Amino acid sequence: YQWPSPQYDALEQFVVEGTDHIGLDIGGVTRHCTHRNPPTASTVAAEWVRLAYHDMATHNVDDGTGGLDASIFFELDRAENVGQGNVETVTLDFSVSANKYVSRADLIALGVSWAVASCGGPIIPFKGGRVDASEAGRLGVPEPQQTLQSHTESFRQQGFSPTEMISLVACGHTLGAVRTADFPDIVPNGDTTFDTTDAYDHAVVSEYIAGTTANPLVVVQDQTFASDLRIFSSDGNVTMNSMNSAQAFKDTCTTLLQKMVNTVPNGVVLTDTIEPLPVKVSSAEITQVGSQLILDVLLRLTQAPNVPIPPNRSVKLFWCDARGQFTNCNGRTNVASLPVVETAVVSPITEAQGITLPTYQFAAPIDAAASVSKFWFQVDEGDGSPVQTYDNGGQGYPIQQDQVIYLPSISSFSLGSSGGINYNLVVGVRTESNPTSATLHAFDKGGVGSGPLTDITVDLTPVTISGVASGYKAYTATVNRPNISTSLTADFHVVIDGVTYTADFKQTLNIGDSPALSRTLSTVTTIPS
Ligand code: HEM
Repeated sequence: YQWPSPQYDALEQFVVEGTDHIGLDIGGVTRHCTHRNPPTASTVAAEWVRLAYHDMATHNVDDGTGGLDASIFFELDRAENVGQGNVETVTLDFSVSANKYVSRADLIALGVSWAVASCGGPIIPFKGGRVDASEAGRLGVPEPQQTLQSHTESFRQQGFSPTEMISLVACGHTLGAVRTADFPDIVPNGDTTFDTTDAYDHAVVSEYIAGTTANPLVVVQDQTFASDLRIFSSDGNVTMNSMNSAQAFKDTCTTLLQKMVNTVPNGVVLTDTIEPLPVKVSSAEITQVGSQLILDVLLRLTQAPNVPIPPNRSVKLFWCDARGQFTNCNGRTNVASLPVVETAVVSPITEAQGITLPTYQFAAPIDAAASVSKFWFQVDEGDGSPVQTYDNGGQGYPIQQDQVIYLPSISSFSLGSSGGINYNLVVGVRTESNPTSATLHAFDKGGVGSGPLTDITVDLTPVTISGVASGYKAYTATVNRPNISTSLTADFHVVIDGVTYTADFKQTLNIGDSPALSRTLSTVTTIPS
Protein backbone atom coordinates (compact mmCIF):
# COMPACT_ATOMS: atom_id res chain seq x y z
CA TYR A 1 0.00 0.00 0.00
CA GLN A 2 1.29 3.40 -0.97
CA TRP A 3 -0.75 6.56 -0.47
CA PRO A 4 -2.60 7.79 -2.45
CA SER A 5 -4.47 4.67 -3.62
CA PRO A 6 -7.99 5.95 -4.20
CA GLN A 7 -9.67 2.62 -4.86
CA TYR A 8 -8.01 0.94 -1.89
CA ASP A 9 -8.83 3.93 0.30
CA ALA A 10 -12.49 3.89 -0.73
CA LEU A 11 -12.82 0.13 -0.21
CA GLU A 12 -10.94 0.30 3.09
CA GLN A 13 -13.30 2.95 4.39
CA PHE A 14 -16.26 0.68 3.68
CA VAL A 15 -14.56 -2.27 5.37
CA VAL A 16 -13.27 -0.44 8.43
CA GLU A 17 -15.70 2.43 8.98
CA GLY A 18 -18.72 1.01 7.14
CA THR A 19 -19.38 4.41 5.60
CA ASP A 20 -19.52 5.58 2.02
CA HIS A 21 -17.93 8.63 0.39
CA ILE A 22 -20.38 11.04 2.03
CA GLY A 23 -20.15 9.31 5.39
CA LEU A 24 -23.46 7.43 5.19
CA ASP A 25 -23.32 4.64 7.77
CA ILE A 26 -24.36 1.83 5.49
CA GLY A 27 -22.61 -0.98 7.39
CA GLY A 28 -24.36 0.24 10.51
CA VAL A 29 -27.73 -0.88 9.13
CA THR A 30 -26.88 -4.39 10.38
CA ARG A 31 -25.19 -3.21 13.61
CA HIS A 32 -25.70 -5.53 16.60
CA CYS A 33 -27.41 -8.10 14.37
CA THR A 34 -30.48 -5.90 14.39
CA HIS A 35 -33.94 -6.65 13.06
CA ARG A 36 -35.73 -4.32 10.69
CA ASN A 37 -38.33 -1.98 11.99
CA PRO A 38 -41.13 -3.04 12.33
CA PRO A 39 -39.47 -6.17 13.68
CA THR A 40 -39.44 -9.36 11.66
CA ALA A 41 -38.24 -12.80 12.70
CA SER A 42 -35.34 -12.25 10.30
CA THR A 43 -32.41 -9.95 10.82
CA VAL A 44 -30.93 -7.46 8.38
CA ALA A 45 -27.88 -9.72 8.34
CA ALA A 46 -30.02 -12.63 7.11
CA GLU A 47 -31.37 -10.50 4.29
CA TRP A 48 -27.90 -9.43 3.21
CA VAL A 49 -26.46 -12.97 3.20
CA ARG A 50 -29.42 -14.36 1.27
CA LEU A 51 -29.17 -11.54 -1.28
CA ALA A 52 -25.48 -12.23 -1.88
CA TYR A 53 -26.18 -15.92 -2.47
CA HIS A 54 -29.04 -15.15 -4.85
CA ASP A 55 -26.84 -12.71 -6.77
CA MET A 56 -23.97 -15.21 -7.02
CA ALA A 57 -26.31 -18.08 -7.95
CA THR A 58 -26.46 -16.95 -11.59
CA HIS A 59 -22.82 -18.01 -12.04
CA ASN A 60 -22.27 -20.66 -14.68
CA VAL A 61 -19.00 -22.48 -14.17
CA ASP A 62 -19.30 -24.03 -17.63
CA ASP A 63 -19.02 -20.77 -19.53
CA GLY A 64 -17.69 -18.44 -16.85
CA THR A 65 -20.61 -16.03 -16.94
CA GLY A 66 -22.49 -14.53 -14.03
CA GLY A 67 -21.62 -14.58 -10.38
CA LEU A 68 -21.49 -11.88 -7.78
CA ASP A 69 -22.13 -9.02 -10.18
CA ALA A 70 -25.19 -7.18 -8.81
CA SER A 71 -27.33 -8.69 -11.58
CA ILE A 72 -29.82 -9.25 -8.72
CA PHE A 73 -30.74 -5.57 -9.18
CA PHE A 74 -32.55 -6.70 -12.35
CA GLU A 75 -33.82 -10.06 -11.08
CA LEU A 76 -36.07 -9.13 -8.17
CA ASP A 77 -39.27 -9.91 -10.06
CA ARG A 78 -38.31 -13.56 -10.49
CA ALA A 79 -40.13 -16.21 -8.43
CA GLU A 80 -36.76 -17.61 -7.30
CA ASN A 81 -35.95 -14.26 -5.68
CA VAL A 82 -39.26 -13.78 -3.86
CA GLY A 83 -39.10 -11.84 -0.63
CA GLN A 84 -39.28 -8.48 1.02
CA GLY A 85 -35.75 -9.00 2.35
CA ASN A 86 -34.26 -8.93 -1.14
CA VAL A 87 -36.30 -5.87 -2.10
CA GLU A 88 -35.32 -3.93 1.02
CA THR A 89 -31.68 -4.80 0.69
CA VAL A 90 -31.48 -3.66 -2.91
CA THR A 91 -33.67 -0.60 -2.77
CA LEU A 92 -33.03 0.71 0.74
CA ASP A 93 -29.54 -0.43 1.65
CA PHE A 94 -27.40 -0.97 -1.42
CA SER A 95 -28.79 1.44 -4.01
CA VAL A 96 -27.13 4.67 -2.89
CA SER A 97 -23.54 4.00 -1.92
CA ALA A 98 -21.87 2.52 -4.99
CA ASN A 99 -19.47 4.93 -6.60
CA LYS A 100 -16.60 5.25 -9.02
CA TYR A 101 -14.34 2.99 -6.94
CA VAL A 102 -16.80 0.64 -5.21
CA SER A 103 -19.30 -1.30 -7.31
CA ARG A 104 -22.75 -2.40 -6.25
CA ALA A 105 -21.42 -5.94 -6.39
CA ASP A 106 -18.62 -5.01 -3.97
CA LEU A 107 -21.26 -3.65 -1.59
CA ILE A 108 -23.26 -6.87 -1.81
CA ALA A 109 -20.12 -8.87 -1.06
CA LEU A 110 -19.18 -6.57 1.80
CA GLY A 111 -22.70 -6.98 3.13
CA VAL A 112 -21.79 -10.60 3.89
CA SER A 113 -18.72 -9.59 5.89
CA TRP A 114 -20.64 -6.88 7.75
CA ALA A 115 -23.62 -9.18 8.38
CA VAL A 116 -21.66 -12.13 9.70
CA ALA A 117 -19.48 -9.93 11.94
CA SER A 118 -22.52 -8.06 13.28
CA CYS A 119 -24.04 -11.34 14.48
CA GLY A 120 -20.90 -12.54 16.26
CA GLY A 121 -19.57 -14.67 13.41
CA PRO A 122 -16.06 -14.82 11.97
CA ILE A 123 -14.41 -12.01 10.03
CA ILE A 124 -14.84 -12.85 6.34
CA PRO A 125 -11.87 -11.30 4.48
CA PHE A 126 -12.99 -8.96 1.72
CA LYS A 127 -11.59 -8.24 -1.73
CA GLY A 128 -12.93 -5.52 -4.02
CA GLY A 129 -12.96 -5.00 -7.76
CA ARG A 130 -16.23 -6.66 -8.77
CA VAL A 131 -17.85 -5.37 -11.92
CA ASP A 132 -21.57 -4.68 -12.10
CA ALA A 133 -23.75 -6.41 -14.67
CA SER A 134 -26.00 -4.16 -16.71
CA GLU A 135 -28.74 -6.74 -17.12
CA ALA A 136 -30.22 -9.84 -15.50
CA GLY A 137 -28.24 -13.08 -15.49
CA ARG A 138 -29.43 -16.63 -16.08
CA LEU A 139 -31.98 -18.32 -13.84
CA GLY A 140 -30.26 -20.39 -11.20
CA VAL A 141 -31.42 -19.93 -7.59
CA PRO A 142 -32.51 -23.25 -6.09
CA GLU A 143 -36.04 -23.49 -4.70
CA PRO A 144 -37.27 -25.74 -1.88
CA GLN A 145 -39.63 -27.91 -3.94
CA GLN A 146 -36.85 -29.03 -6.31
CA THR A 147 -35.13 -32.41 -6.08
CA LEU A 148 -31.77 -33.16 -4.49
CA GLN A 149 -30.46 -34.00 -7.95
CA SER A 150 -31.49 -30.62 -9.28
CA HIS A 151 -29.95 -28.85 -6.28
CA THR A 152 -26.69 -30.74 -6.70
CA GLU A 153 -26.60 -29.68 -10.35
CA SER A 154 -27.40 -26.05 -9.43
CA PHE A 155 -24.51 -25.93 -7.00
CA ARG A 156 -22.19 -27.65 -9.47
CA GLN A 157 -22.99 -24.93 -12.01
CA GLN A 158 -22.31 -22.33 -9.35
CA GLY A 159 -18.92 -23.98 -8.74
CA PHE A 160 -19.63 -25.93 -5.53
CA SER A 161 -19.18 -29.65 -4.85
CA PRO A 162 -21.91 -31.75 -3.16
CA THR A 163 -20.07 -31.44 0.17
CA GLU A 164 -19.69 -27.69 -0.26
CA MET A 165 -23.40 -27.48 -1.05
CA ILE A 166 -24.27 -29.02 2.32
CA SER A 167 -21.92 -26.70 4.16
CA LEU A 168 -22.88 -23.55 2.30
CA VAL A 169 -26.59 -24.09 2.92
CA ALA A 170 -25.85 -24.49 6.65
CA CYS A 171 -23.61 -21.39 6.53
CA GLY A 172 -26.57 -19.45 5.14
CA HIS A 173 -29.39 -20.97 7.14
CA THR A 174 -27.85 -20.13 10.50
CA LEU A 175 -29.42 -16.71 9.89
CA GLY A 176 -32.99 -15.67 9.35
CA ALA A 177 -36.28 -17.32 8.66
CA VAL A 178 -38.77 -18.60 6.16
CA ARG A 179 -41.52 -16.02 5.85
CA THR A 180 -45.20 -16.76 5.59
CA ALA A 181 -45.75 -13.95 3.11
CA ASP A 182 -43.25 -15.58 0.74
CA PHE A 183 -43.80 -19.30 1.43
CA PRO A 184 -47.31 -19.79 2.88
CA ASP A 185 -47.23 -23.49 2.00
CA ILE A 186 -44.12 -24.05 4.11
CA VAL A 187 -44.84 -21.84 7.12
CA PRO A 188 -48.61 -21.24 7.17
CA ASN A 189 -48.58 -20.18 10.82
CA GLY A 190 -46.02 -17.38 10.78
CA ASP A 191 -42.40 -16.64 10.03
CA THR A 192 -40.18 -19.40 11.36
CA THR A 193 -36.46 -19.14 12.00
CA PHE A 194 -34.01 -21.81 10.84
CA ASP A 195 -32.54 -22.15 14.34
CA THR A 196 -33.20 -20.77 17.82
CA THR A 197 -30.57 -18.00 17.77
CA ASP A 198 -30.12 -14.80 15.75
CA ALA A 199 -26.36 -15.24 16.08
CA TYR A 200 -24.03 -16.39 13.34
CA ASP A 201 -23.35 -19.70 15.13
CA HIS A 202 -23.56 -23.45 14.58
CA ALA A 203 -27.01 -23.78 16.19
CA VAL A 204 -28.47 -24.63 12.78
CA VAL A 205 -26.17 -27.67 12.74
CA SER A 206 -26.32 -28.69 16.40
CA GLU A 207 -30.12 -28.51 16.56
CA TYR A 208 -30.36 -30.57 13.37
CA ILE A 209 -27.97 -33.22 14.68
CA ALA A 210 -29.71 -33.28 18.06
CA GLY A 211 -33.08 -33.76 16.38
CA THR A 212 -34.53 -30.67 18.07
CA THR A 213 -34.55 -28.45 15.01
CA ALA A 214 -37.58 -26.43 13.93
CA ASN A 215 -35.90 -25.51 10.62
CA PRO A 216 -38.93 -25.19 8.32
CA LEU A 217 -36.98 -26.71 5.42
CA VAL A 218 -36.36 -29.80 7.58
CA VAL A 219 -39.52 -30.13 9.63
CA VAL A 220 -42.39 -29.38 7.29
CA GLN A 221 -45.84 -30.84 6.72
CA ASP A 222 -45.35 -31.35 2.99
CA GLN A 223 -42.02 -33.16 2.57
CA THR A 224 -41.71 -31.77 -0.96
CA PHE A 225 -40.39 -28.62 0.67
CA ALA A 226 -37.85 -30.37 2.97
CA SER A 227 -34.88 -29.26 0.88
CA ASP A 228 -32.55 -28.67 3.83
CA LEU A 229 -33.33 -32.17 5.11
CA ARG A 230 -32.54 -33.72 1.72
CA ILE A 231 -29.35 -31.70 1.37
CA PHE A 232 -28.07 -32.07 4.95
CA SER A 233 -28.65 -35.82 4.98
CA SER A 234 -27.41 -36.44 1.43
CA ASP A 235 -24.06 -37.87 2.61
CA GLY A 236 -25.42 -39.65 5.68
CA ASN A 237 -24.91 -36.50 7.79
CA VAL A 238 -21.11 -36.79 7.56
CA THR A 239 -20.65 -33.12 6.62
CA MET A 240 -23.19 -31.86 9.14
CA ASN A 241 -21.48 -33.87 11.91
CA SER A 242 -18.14 -32.41 10.85
CA MET A 243 -19.51 -28.87 11.25
CA ASN A 244 -21.06 -29.50 14.64
CA SER A 245 -18.70 -27.35 16.70
CA ALA A 246 -18.26 -23.61 16.96
CA GLN A 247 -14.75 -23.75 15.52
CA ALA A 248 -15.46 -26.14 12.65
CA PHE A 249 -18.54 -24.16 11.65
CA LYS A 250 -16.61 -20.91 11.74
CA ASP A 251 -13.69 -22.29 9.72
CA THR A 252 -15.85 -23.94 7.08
CA CYS A 253 -18.11 -20.92 6.66
CA THR A 254 -15.21 -18.46 6.49
CA THR A 255 -13.84 -20.44 3.56
CA LEU A 256 -17.13 -21.01 1.78
CA LEU A 257 -18.61 -17.55 2.18
CA GLN A 258 -15.39 -16.15 0.73
CA LYS A 259 -15.68 -18.56 -2.16
CA MET A 260 -19.29 -17.46 -2.62
CA VAL A 261 -18.60 -13.72 -2.75
CA ASN A 262 -15.46 -14.20 -4.83
CA THR A 263 -17.36 -16.12 -7.51
CA VAL A 264 -17.32 -13.55 -10.31
CA PRO A 265 -17.63 -13.64 -14.09
CA ASN A 266 -14.50 -14.67 -16.03
CA GLY A 267 -12.22 -11.74 -16.64
CA VAL A 268 -13.07 -9.86 -13.44
CA VAL A 269 -9.92 -9.42 -11.37
CA LEU A 270 -10.37 -8.93 -7.64
CA THR A 271 -8.05 -6.81 -5.53
CA ASP A 272 -5.91 -8.27 -2.76
CA THR A 273 -7.68 -8.64 0.56
CA ILE A 274 -8.46 -5.17 1.88
CA GLU A 275 -6.62 -4.98 5.20
CA PRO A 276 -7.36 -2.18 7.64
CA LEU A 277 -4.77 0.58 7.53
CA PRO A 278 -3.54 1.23 11.09
CA VAL A 279 -2.66 4.78 10.09
CA LYS A 280 -4.77 6.35 7.38
CA VAL A 281 -4.83 9.71 5.68
CA SER A 282 -8.46 9.69 4.65
CA SER A 283 -8.69 13.00 2.86
CA ALA A 284 -6.13 15.56 1.91
CA GLU A 285 -6.67 18.55 -0.27
CA ILE A 286 -6.14 22.22 -0.67
CA THR A 287 -9.47 23.98 -0.37
CA GLN A 288 -10.86 26.98 1.44
CA VAL A 289 -13.02 27.85 4.47
CA GLY A 290 -14.43 31.34 4.41
CA SER A 291 -11.99 32.89 1.98
CA GLN A 292 -8.99 31.32 3.71
CA LEU A 293 -7.00 28.78 1.72
CA ILE A 294 -6.33 25.67 3.83
CA LEU A 295 -4.61 22.33 3.75
CA ASP A 296 -7.46 20.06 4.83
CA VAL A 297 -6.26 16.69 6.13
CA LEU A 298 -7.74 13.94 8.27
CA LEU A 299 -5.45 11.48 10.05
CA ARG A 300 -7.07 8.31 11.39
CA LEU A 301 -5.25 6.25 13.99
CA THR A 302 -6.18 2.87 15.46
CA GLN A 303 -6.82 2.29 19.12
CA ALA A 304 -6.50 -1.29 20.35
CA PRO A 305 -9.38 -2.80 22.37
CA ASN A 306 -9.65 -1.54 25.93
CA VAL A 307 -6.61 0.72 25.61
CA PRO A 308 -7.56 4.31 26.38
CA ILE A 309 -6.26 7.07 24.13
CA PRO A 310 -3.29 8.61 25.98
CA PRO A 311 -4.71 11.77 27.56
CA ASN A 312 -1.62 13.79 26.73
CA ARG A 313 -1.29 12.66 23.11
CA SER A 314 -0.29 15.43 20.76
CA VAL A 315 -0.58 15.10 16.98
CA LYS A 316 1.22 17.50 14.69
CA LEU A 317 1.04 18.01 10.95
CA PHE A 318 4.20 19.06 9.11
CA TRP A 319 4.45 20.19 5.50
CA CYS A 320 6.78 21.69 2.95
CA ASP A 321 5.98 24.56 0.61
CA ALA A 322 5.67 23.74 -3.07
CA ARG A 323 6.46 27.26 -4.25
CA GLY A 324 8.52 30.27 -3.25
CA GLN A 325 11.80 30.60 -1.40
CA PHE A 326 11.20 27.76 1.09
CA THR A 327 10.17 25.18 -1.51
CA ASN A 328 10.65 21.58 -0.33
CA CYS A 329 11.41 22.70 3.24
CA ASN A 330 14.54 24.44 2.08
CA GLY A 331 15.10 26.52 5.23
CA ARG A 332 11.61 26.30 6.68
CA THR A 333 9.09 23.63 7.65
CA ASN A 334 5.48 24.37 8.53
CA VAL A 335 3.83 22.82 11.59
CA ALA A 336 0.17 22.70 12.55
CA SER A 337 -0.99 21.56 15.97
CA LEU A 338 -4.20 21.20 17.98
CA PRO A 339 -6.30 19.32 15.43
CA VAL A 340 -9.97 18.65 16.07
CA VAL A 341 -10.17 15.21 17.70
CA GLU A 342 -13.10 12.95 16.93
CA THR A 343 -13.85 9.26 16.63
CA ALA A 344 -14.71 7.70 13.29
CA VAL A 345 -17.76 5.49 12.87
CA VAL A 346 -16.78 1.82 12.97
CA SER A 347 -18.17 -0.94 10.77
CA PRO A 348 -19.53 -4.14 12.31
CA ILE A 349 -16.18 -5.76 11.40
CA THR A 350 -14.16 -3.19 13.31
CA GLU A 351 -16.64 -3.14 16.16
CA ALA A 352 -16.35 -6.91 16.52
CA GLN A 353 -12.61 -6.47 16.98
CA GLY A 354 -13.12 -3.86 19.70
CA ILE A 355 -11.04 -1.35 17.79
CA THR A 356 -11.77 2.37 17.92
CA LEU A 357 -10.60 4.96 15.42
CA PRO A 358 -9.58 8.36 16.78
CA THR A 359 -9.31 10.97 14.03
CA TYR A 360 -7.36 14.22 13.90
CA GLN A 361 -8.71 16.87 11.54
CA PHE A 362 -6.32 19.60 10.47
CA ALA A 363 -7.37 22.75 8.63
CA ALA A 364 -4.07 24.54 8.30
CA PRO A 365 -4.19 28.04 6.79
CA ILE A 366 -1.82 28.27 3.84
CA ASP A 367 -0.83 30.84 1.28
CA ALA A 368 -1.21 30.21 -2.47
CA ALA A 369 2.26 31.68 -3.04
CA ALA A 370 3.77 28.95 -0.85
CA SER A 371 1.26 26.11 -1.39
CA VAL A 372 2.04 22.54 -0.27
CA SER A 373 4.24 19.86 -1.78
CA LYS A 374 4.08 17.10 0.82
CA PHE A 375 3.09 16.56 4.42
CA TRP A 376 3.58 14.10 7.29
CA PHE A 377 2.66 13.64 10.94
CA GLN A 378 4.24 13.21 14.33
CA VAL A 379 2.39 11.61 17.22
CA ASP A 380 3.72 12.14 20.73
CA GLU A 381 1.82 10.03 23.23
CA GLY A 382 3.00 12.35 26.00
CA ASP A 383 3.97 9.42 28.21
CA GLY A 384 7.69 9.36 27.56
CA SER A 385 7.50 6.84 24.72
CA PRO A 386 9.33 7.77 21.51
CA VAL A 387 7.59 10.20 19.16
CA GLN A 388 6.19 8.35 16.12
CA THR A 389 6.53 9.77 12.64
CA TYR A 390 4.02 8.80 9.95
CA ASP A 391 5.43 9.85 6.62
CA ASN A 392 4.15 7.43 3.97
CA GLY A 393 7.16 5.15 4.20
CA GLY A 394 9.68 7.98 4.32
CA GLN A 395 8.69 10.06 1.32
CA GLY A 396 5.86 12.08 2.84
CA TYR A 397 2.29 12.27 1.61
CA PRO A 398 2.33 14.18 -1.69
CA ILE A 399 -0.14 16.90 -2.67
CA GLN A 400 -0.08 15.97 -6.31
CA GLN A 401 -1.15 19.30 -7.73
CA ASP A 402 -2.46 22.69 -6.69
CA GLN A 403 -3.57 23.92 -10.13
CA VAL A 404 -7.23 22.97 -9.66
CA ILE A 405 -8.87 22.80 -6.24
CA TYR A 406 -12.47 21.96 -5.42
CA LEU A 407 -14.38 24.67 -3.56
CA PRO A 408 -17.50 23.01 -2.12
CA SER A 409 -18.16 25.95 0.21
CA ILE A 410 -18.82 28.28 -2.70
CA SER A 411 -20.59 25.67 -4.80
CA SER A 412 -24.36 25.70 -4.57
CA PHE A 413 -27.67 24.04 -5.40
CA SER A 414 -30.36 25.84 -7.37
CA LEU A 415 -33.61 24.90 -9.08
CA GLY A 416 -33.13 23.95 -12.71
CA SER A 417 -34.89 26.26 -15.18
CA SER A 418 -36.66 23.27 -16.76
CA GLY A 419 -36.95 21.31 -13.54
CA GLY A 420 -34.70 19.23 -11.36
CA ILE A 421 -31.83 20.40 -9.24
CA ASN A 422 -28.76 22.19 -10.51
CA TYR A 423 -25.44 21.38 -8.93
CA ASN A 424 -23.38 24.52 -9.50
CA LEU A 425 -19.92 23.21 -8.76
CA VAL A 426 -17.01 25.60 -8.38
CA VAL A 427 -13.28 25.03 -8.55
CA GLY A 428 -10.38 27.38 -8.09
CA VAL A 429 -7.70 27.56 -10.78
CA ARG A 430 -4.43 29.33 -10.00
CA THR A 431 -4.67 32.94 -11.15
CA GLU A 432 -1.50 32.83 -13.23
CA SER A 433 -2.60 29.68 -15.09
CA ASN A 434 -4.56 29.69 -18.31
CA PRO A 435 -6.04 26.26 -18.96
CA THR A 436 -6.53 25.20 -22.56
CA SER A 437 -9.22 22.83 -21.34
CA ALA A 438 -11.19 22.69 -18.09
CA THR A 439 -13.82 20.00 -17.57
CA LEU A 440 -16.02 18.45 -14.93
CA HIS A 441 -16.78 14.74 -15.05
CA ALA A 442 -19.91 13.89 -13.03
CA PHE A 443 -20.58 10.27 -12.10
CA ASP A 444 -23.56 8.83 -10.26
CA LYS A 445 -24.15 5.11 -9.73
CA GLY A 446 -27.09 5.66 -7.36
CA GLY A 447 -30.52 4.11 -7.74
CA VAL A 448 -31.44 0.71 -9.10
CA GLY A 449 -31.32 1.28 -12.86
CA SER A 450 -28.72 -0.14 -15.20
CA GLY A 451 -25.48 1.70 -15.63
CA PRO A 452 -24.60 5.02 -14.07
CA LEU A 453 -27.45 7.53 -13.94
CA THR A 454 -25.03 10.30 -14.67
CA ASP A 455 -21.74 9.84 -16.48
CA ILE A 456 -21.12 13.09 -18.27
CA THR A 457 -18.33 15.52 -18.97
CA VAL A 458 -19.09 19.24 -19.22
CA ASP A 459 -16.89 22.28 -19.66
CA LEU A 460 -15.90 24.43 -16.72
CA THR A 461 -16.08 28.11 -17.54
CA PRO A 462 -14.51 31.12 -15.81
CA VAL A 463 -16.90 32.95 -13.50
CA THR A 464 -16.63 35.89 -11.15
CA ILE A 465 -17.60 34.88 -7.65
CA SER A 466 -16.70 36.85 -4.57
CA GLY A 467 -14.95 35.10 -1.72
CA VAL A 468 -12.53 32.99 -3.74
CA ALA A 469 -9.24 32.66 -1.89
CA SER A 470 -6.49 34.92 -3.07
CA GLY A 471 -4.23 33.26 -5.63
CA TYR A 472 -7.14 31.45 -7.29
CA LYS A 473 -9.84 32.34 -9.81
CA ALA A 474 -13.19 30.57 -10.05
CA TYR A 475 -14.41 28.21 -12.76
CA THR A 476 -17.82 26.61 -12.65
CA ALA A 477 -20.03 24.04 -14.33
CA THR A 478 -23.60 23.00 -13.72
CA VAL A 479 -24.95 19.47 -13.61
CA ASN A 480 -28.71 19.06 -13.63
CA ARG A 481 -30.23 16.04 -11.90
CA PRO A 482 -33.89 15.14 -11.30
CA ASN A 483 -33.27 15.05 -7.54
CA ILE A 484 -30.49 15.61 -5.08
CA SER A 485 -28.44 12.44 -5.08
CA THR A 486 -26.08 11.40 -2.32
CA SER A 487 -23.97 9.46 -4.76
CA LEU A 488 -23.00 12.05 -7.38
CA THR A 489 -19.24 12.58 -7.41
CA ALA A 490 -17.17 14.92 -9.52
CA ASP A 491 -13.69 14.84 -11.05
CA PHE A 492 -12.23 18.11 -12.27
CA HIS A 493 -9.57 18.24 -14.99
CA VAL A 494 -7.64 21.23 -16.25
CA VAL A 495 -4.98 21.17 -18.95
CA ILE A 496 -2.21 23.72 -18.53
CA ASP A 497 0.79 23.81 -20.86
CA GLY A 498 -0.17 20.37 -22.11
CA VAL A 499 -0.26 18.80 -18.63
CA THR A 500 -3.53 17.52 -17.14
CA TYR A 501 -4.18 18.27 -13.47
CA THR A 502 -7.01 16.48 -11.68
CA ALA A 503 -9.01 16.92 -8.51
CA ASP A 504 -10.49 13.43 -8.27
CA PHE A 505 -13.60 11.89 -6.69
CA LYS A 506 -15.12 14.84 -4.87
CA GLN A 507 -18.42 14.49 -3.04
CA THR A 508 -21.16 16.92 -4.06
CA LEU A 509 -23.74 16.59 -1.30
CA ASN A 510 -22.15 18.88 1.27
CA ILE A 511 -21.82 22.17 -0.55
CA GLY A 512 -22.62 25.80 0.20
CA ASP A 513 -22.97 26.44 3.91
CA SER A 514 -23.15 22.73 4.82
CA PRO A 515 -22.12 22.13 8.44
CA ALA A 516 -19.98 19.23 7.20
CA LEU A 517 -17.62 21.78 5.67
CA SER A 518 -17.07 23.81 8.80
CA ARG A 519 -13.52 23.64 10.11
CA THR A 520 -11.67 24.90 13.13
CA LEU A 521 -8.47 26.40 11.81
CA SER A 522 -5.31 24.80 13.16
CA THR A 523 -2.58 26.83 14.81
CA VAL A 524 0.39 27.13 12.45
CA THR A 525 4.03 27.89 13.16
CA THR A 526 7.20 27.39 11.20
CA ILE A 527 10.48 25.82 12.26
CA PRO A 528 13.87 26.18 10.64
CA SER A 529 14.97 23.19 8.59
C1 HEM B 1 -30.96 -25.48 -2.11
C2 HEM B 1 -30.53 -24.32 -1.67
C3 HEM B 1 -31.40 -23.36 -0.94
C4 HEM B 1 -32.75 -23.29 -0.82
C5 HEM B 1 -33.78 -24.18 -1.44
C6 HEM B 1 -33.04 -22.16 0.03
C7 HEM B 1 -34.33 -21.78 0.39
C8 HEM B 1 -34.62 -20.72 1.21
C9 HEM B 1 -35.94 -20.27 1.53
C10 HEM B 1 -37.22 -20.87 1.02
C11 HEM B 1 -35.82 -19.21 2.37
C12 HEM B 1 -36.93 -18.34 2.95
C13 HEM B 1 -36.94 -16.99 2.25
C14 HEM B 1 -38.12 -16.12 2.60
O1 HEM B 1 -39.03 -16.57 3.28
O2 HEM B 1 -38.14 -14.95 2.16
C15 HEM B 1 -34.43 -19.01 2.60
C16 HEM B 1 -33.92 -18.05 3.40
C17 HEM B 1 -32.57 -17.81 3.56
N1 HEM B 1 -31.55 -18.40 2.85
FE1 HEM B 1 -31.71 -20.01 1.67
N2 HEM B 1 -31.88 -21.59 0.40
C18 HEM B 1 -30.86 -22.27 -0.16
C19 HEM B 1 -29.50 -21.97 -0.05
C20 HEM B 1 -28.99 -20.91 0.63
C21 HEM B 1 -27.61 -20.54 0.65
C22 HEM B 1 -26.49 -21.28 -0.06
C23 HEM B 1 -27.50 -19.43 1.43
C24 HEM B 1 -26.28 -18.61 1.78
C25 HEM B 1 -25.07 -19.07 1.95
C26 HEM B 1 -28.82 -19.12 1.91
C27 HEM B 1 -29.13 -18.10 2.78
C28 HEM B 1 -30.38 -17.82 3.27
C29 HEM B 1 -30.66 -16.88 4.32
C30 HEM B 1 -29.64 -16.05 5.09
C31 HEM B 1 -32.04 -16.87 4.50
C32 HEM B 1 -32.83 -16.01 5.49
C33 HEM B 1 -33.31 -14.75 4.82
C34 HEM B 1 -34.13 -13.87 5.71
O3 HEM B 1 -34.42 -14.25 6.83
O4 HEM B 1 -34.48 -12.77 5.27
N3 HEM B 1 -29.70 -20.02 1.39
N4 HEM B 1 -33.71 -19.94 1.87
